[in-house]
Amino acid sequence: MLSSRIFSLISKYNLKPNSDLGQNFLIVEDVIKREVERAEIAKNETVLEIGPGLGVLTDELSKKAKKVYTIEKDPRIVKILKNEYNWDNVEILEGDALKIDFPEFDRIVSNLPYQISSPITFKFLKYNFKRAVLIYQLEFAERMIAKPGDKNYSRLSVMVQSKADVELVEKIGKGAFYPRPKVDSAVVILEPKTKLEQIPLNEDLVKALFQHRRKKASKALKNSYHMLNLSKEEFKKVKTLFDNIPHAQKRVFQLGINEIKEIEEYLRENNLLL
Ligand SMILES: C[S@@+](CC[C@H](N)C(=O)[O-])C[C@H]1O[C@@H](n2cnc3c(N)ncnc32)[C@H](O)[C@@H]1O
Repeated sequence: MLSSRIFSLISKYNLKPNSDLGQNFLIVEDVIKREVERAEIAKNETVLEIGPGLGVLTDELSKKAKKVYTIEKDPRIVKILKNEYNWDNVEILEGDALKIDFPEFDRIVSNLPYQISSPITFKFLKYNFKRAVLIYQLEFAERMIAKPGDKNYSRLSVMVQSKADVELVEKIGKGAFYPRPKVDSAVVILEPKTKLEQIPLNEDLVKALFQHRRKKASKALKNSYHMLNLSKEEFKKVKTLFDNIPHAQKRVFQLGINEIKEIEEYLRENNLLL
């Protein structure tokens, strides 16, 4: 059984899981199998994994892919993996996944360390790949997939969905991990949109709007003019222009991605945004 294998490795190496590194290991075989199946890995493809932990997901990936790159920050874990497995198509890269340049890959499959969910997701989206199957904290996954008007609709929803299609495909209870985390988790499939489908948004603008997500769009921007790099004097001169932005009367949490883009274009036309 998978759980007994994890427990025996932990005791063999006297490993104290480091919660600062999000070390909650998957102990349910079916969850791992489903995650790998959902990735739809072809025999000639390369897979990237962040945080192999005790190698159980990595092991399944190595059976499906031509090559697996797995990035692990904890040197204790790297040592255990090198001792326990004899993979010939897995390359373990030791270091911080936020700092290492990724090699080329087709797919990403990972049970992510939750502390780095946001920056690692945006880092993924800078690369060209087909599909990612990722386990996140449930609350984070719900924010990623939220639609305009939803209570979880946020800057994260807008920024991710402007670049990728996202789907929450399975919720996972705390009992699927050891040590048991405090929060539930979820499996998310993320597929980058084509260049033509993507809607590149000005990040400062999205930040400025969502600083006041329940306010009307015009009011939200007036309140965060400094985030658009306007000085107080400049803002005073152009203040009334904000009353005429497209969708001025809508609340920020109701704005769709295209509507935000229209606001961005209006601000550019009026030299209020670079
Ligand atoms: C949630 S565990 C997943 C372990 C394993 N894949 C599993 O499913 O059981 C997260 C793993 O990511 C590693 N990790 C944490 N922060 C990291 C970072 N910045 N870069 C690379 N690995 C990291 C942890 O040491 C841990 O092994």
